[in-house]
Amino acid sequence: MHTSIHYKTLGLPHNHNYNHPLLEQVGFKLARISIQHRERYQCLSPQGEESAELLGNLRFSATSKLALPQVGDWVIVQEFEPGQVLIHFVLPRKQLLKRKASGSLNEQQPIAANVDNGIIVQSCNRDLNHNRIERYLALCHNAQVSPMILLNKTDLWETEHLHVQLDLLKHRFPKTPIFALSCKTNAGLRDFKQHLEKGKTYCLLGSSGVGKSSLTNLLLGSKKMETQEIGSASDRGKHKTTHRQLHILDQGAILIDNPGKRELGMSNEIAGLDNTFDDIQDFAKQCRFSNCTHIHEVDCGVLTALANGNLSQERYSNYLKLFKEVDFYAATTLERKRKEKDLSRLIRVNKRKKQ
Ligand SMILES: Nc1nc2c(ncn2[C@@H]2O[C@H](COP(=O)(O)OP(=O)(O)OP(=O)(O)O)[C@@H](O)[C@H]2O)c(=O)[nH]1
Ligand SMILES: [Zn+2]
Repeated sequence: MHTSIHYKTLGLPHNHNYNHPLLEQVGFKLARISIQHRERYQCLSPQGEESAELLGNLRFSATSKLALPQVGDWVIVQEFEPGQVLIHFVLPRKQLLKRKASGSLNEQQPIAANVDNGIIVQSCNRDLNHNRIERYLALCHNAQVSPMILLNKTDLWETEHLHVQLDLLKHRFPKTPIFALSCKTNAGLRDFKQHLEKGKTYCLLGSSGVGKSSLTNLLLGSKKMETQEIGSASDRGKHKTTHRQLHILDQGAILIDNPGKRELGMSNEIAGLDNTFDDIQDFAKQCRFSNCTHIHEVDCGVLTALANGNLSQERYSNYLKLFKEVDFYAATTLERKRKEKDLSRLIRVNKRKKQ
């Protein structure tokens, strides 16, 4: 149980205007959602962590998922049993980080509410992908959340290579703060921590495997033990959450962990595809354009390999097919139409070539 949580510690802005009439009634209070399961929530208030349920009314009147409480939301709750509260009202959000839901064209999937900064975590391997970072930046900018880029696993690269890559990142994203660290050696960790401000809410973003859980554990510091003990029976002492969680860090910043495979839909699968088709990734290093789609660009390393027989037509088609499926969800309707046109043109051209 947390003993000394104040609203300020939970990130409540001192100039908030949450003056709801319900708050004047006995048994009602403000709380912040820290965990969301399907129908059940956990929330934090000066009374500590309590489990919360949604008032039926609120559930039925919600017109979309976005209207339901999300991790990071401020809500008005009513105490009905020790450690148990009912959520009556979701207070207006400062921001809501969201992405396009995979499998649906226009549906939005919420990520977290009232986030000040998005931490875009990438790792040092050849999947480091500027275009993917750009998508996360767009996601942050759409929600008016300030982004920062965090390059993890710096231990995997030679210093010289790391500096070259960092320079490239700085060149491409001159307005975004960029940090580099290793969760393995802790190099760079202290500097990064110093930039996390007390009372501000940060949300981790990034594909599966870039080290978000490792980072969360390091940042949790003394609280890490607590997490590990709870998890030790089921997952061998490794903190491995499967749901989003809001944590209060030792130095006072608030961190929303964002684990799970599909949190950002396509990006995880792109990482997977990059690994599956690493020969194609190698050819792609010769492409003139860093955002080459390997479909119609001049000086494309992949198309060159295809032309001179180093890459089979079958493997190439398969790559495009899978990539198309993945990218389908990422693209806007317009973008998608353009891509489909490109693809069908490509298929026609290739058919003609074969005849
Ligand atoms: N070499 C090296 N490995 C790391 C570093 N940070 C994390 N890893 C490893 O990378 C793997 C993935 O780390 P996680 O922290 O589980 O990654 P994640 O982003 O939380 O992944 P999901 O939980 O699937 O979203 C683990 O095997 C970690 O031990 C690092 O700085 N250097
Ligand atoms: Zn190419």
